[in-house]
Amino acid sequence: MSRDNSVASQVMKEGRGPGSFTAAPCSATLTNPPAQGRMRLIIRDDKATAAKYISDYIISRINSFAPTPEKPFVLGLPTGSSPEGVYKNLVAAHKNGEISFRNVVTFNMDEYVGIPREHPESYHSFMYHHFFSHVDVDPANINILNGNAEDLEEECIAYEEKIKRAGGIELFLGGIGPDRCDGHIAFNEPGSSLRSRTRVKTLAYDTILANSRFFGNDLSKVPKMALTVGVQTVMDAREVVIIITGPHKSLALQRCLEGGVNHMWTLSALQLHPYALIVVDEDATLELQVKTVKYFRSIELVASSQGFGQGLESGEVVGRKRDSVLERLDSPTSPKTGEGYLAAPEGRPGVRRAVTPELVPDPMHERLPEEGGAARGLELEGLETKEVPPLLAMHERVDSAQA
Ligand SMILES: N[C@@H]1[C@@H](O)[C@H](O)[C@@H](COP(=O)(O)O)O[C@@H]1O
Repeated sequence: MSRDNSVASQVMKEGRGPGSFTAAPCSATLTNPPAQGRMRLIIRDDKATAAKYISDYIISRINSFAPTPEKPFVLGLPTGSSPEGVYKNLVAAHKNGEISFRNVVTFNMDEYVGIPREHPESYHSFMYHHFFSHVDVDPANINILNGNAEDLEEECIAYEEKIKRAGGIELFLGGIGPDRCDGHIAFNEPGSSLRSRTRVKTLAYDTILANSRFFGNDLSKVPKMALTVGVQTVMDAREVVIIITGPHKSLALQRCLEGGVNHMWTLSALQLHPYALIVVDEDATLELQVKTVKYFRSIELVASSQGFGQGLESGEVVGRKRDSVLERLDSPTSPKTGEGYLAAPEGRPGVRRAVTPELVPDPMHERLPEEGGAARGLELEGLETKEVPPLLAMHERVDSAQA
């Protein structure tokens, strides 16, 4: 099926989408795959392809949402080195006419307290420099916490209310900070309540130390406090998309994905979110178990081969009916034609990968030696088999000892 015949293209042609834009490279088509309800992990080769996946995804989400002034798309945004590539791609796509931010309302995650917003290291400056100045977002729709507000607590309360009034955040993009690689989200450092909301936060000494490189290595100039959305503020978003790249973040990814939900790794709260998408590069997977990587890869592979994406990038938004509608990709291949390889559908980021072999290990009893010392054809040479006495209950052991 060619892209032009896709349902996404039809949606565009019928005027249900933003007709003046070209479909985003990974824009989706619709069908009826199952609802989501689990973490998705997307692994790409490097930082650039991970950023590309996310920018394509955001473009697709906004375009299929078809925002209007009455029904804007509410986007949560981070600063940081990892999202820089995402912003670069979004700006380029905007310049190519693939996406408009005119009806997008943004809420940034955090901001330092006490530095002027014009300061080159303020998050205001970062956002205008990397994104806002290059796209058609309405300045009235940009929301960034004011770290110079007279009443900081009031500023935080008002921010939460503004998010609520905007209808809640549709998609919150985030990174995890590089500092100590503790898997924190926004400025919710270890020990932050997983129920926390927008608030004033005293920064950990290590964070201040790490940030000093941006302030001429002069500790006295580094902000000691910040305003930040809370973990719960992020969790309240309809969807959370996180970018994690580089080997230095691999332990944090491992803890957040394979460990339990824990306030020392605040991103781990995402395990409780029904629409969490983490996009990583190969390096960030270094600490993950091989079976975890295989599992998530196989899910992406199978979904693609069946013509389904895994995200919310398409679907009926109005009336919040999206759960029952996901994308059908214009996959040029099917499992039947793939001959051992399932190619990523046209226009969708990805590489050709070998079909993931069986992931589920054989049941334990099948791997245990059978009578006579053979374990599924493997002789346990040189090992003597011993009679193992039957296990006795405690009272039986006491009785036999006394006898
Ligand atoms: N407080 C900021 C976050 O708002 C930001 O999202 C993160 C990004 O870190 P990186 O640049 O490593 O992606 O850094 C810090 O933690």
